[in-house]
Amino acid sequence: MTHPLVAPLRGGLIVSCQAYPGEPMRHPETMAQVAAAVVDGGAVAVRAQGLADVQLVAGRVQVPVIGIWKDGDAGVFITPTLRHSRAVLAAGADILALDGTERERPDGLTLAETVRRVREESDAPIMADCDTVASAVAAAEAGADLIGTTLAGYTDARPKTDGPDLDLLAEVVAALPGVAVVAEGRIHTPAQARAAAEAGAFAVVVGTAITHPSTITGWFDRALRSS
Ligand SMILES: CC(=O)N[C@H](C=O)[C@@H](O)[C@H](O)[C@H](O)COP(=O)(O)O
Repeated sequence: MTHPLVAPLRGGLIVSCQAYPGEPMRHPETMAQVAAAVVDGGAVAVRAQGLADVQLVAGRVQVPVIGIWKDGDAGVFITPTLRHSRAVLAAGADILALDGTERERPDGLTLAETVRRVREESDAPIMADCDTVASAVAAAEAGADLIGTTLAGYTDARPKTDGPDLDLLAEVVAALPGVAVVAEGRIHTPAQARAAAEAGAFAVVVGTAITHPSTITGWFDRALRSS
């Protein structure tokens, strides 16, 4: 059965509100304002990174907050361990998102063990950020409530497509009937979001194209300069 916090997200837009280390918008208050703005625009949930952001965003918006804690930027870095998972939930995340790949995790636990241990302490839904069909199937078997294509193209398993990896999305949807498969990663236009929904995504996550002005500005700048 779909978790009661997850069911209302069906067909909706989830917006990831993140700024990266050293960037001008890297401040929890800024991200909380961005989160409130995207909820005004229709986001059914927001995704926030880091304990301070998760805490402030969760206090600011009425929609569910998908919390992650990125530790580093290589290997397994999205909520990589049980300790990070516990901290994200303690910070107030409604939904815990974590690395859902089959790579070895820094604390030596498997994804299934991590999910089992989190479940002993929390009823929060869990989103697994996957990179392949195999990792998606394993994450669903481990009991994840949401399966994201978040890490497609960010591990060695698949090439990084220019836009969203709709082929992987369609394969995961076919492999996991009835499971909430979330399209995430490099969705840059409303048409791509629509295509992801039509490929069977339960919900669609957009980050950069809505909440990362430096990147968006670069797109326009390059278009003006290219001959
Ligand atoms: C690979 C990785 O670290 N992905 C992160 C996961 O939280 C974020 O940096 C992305 O912005 C997010 O997944 C949304 O994707 P996009 O910004 O492409 O719409």
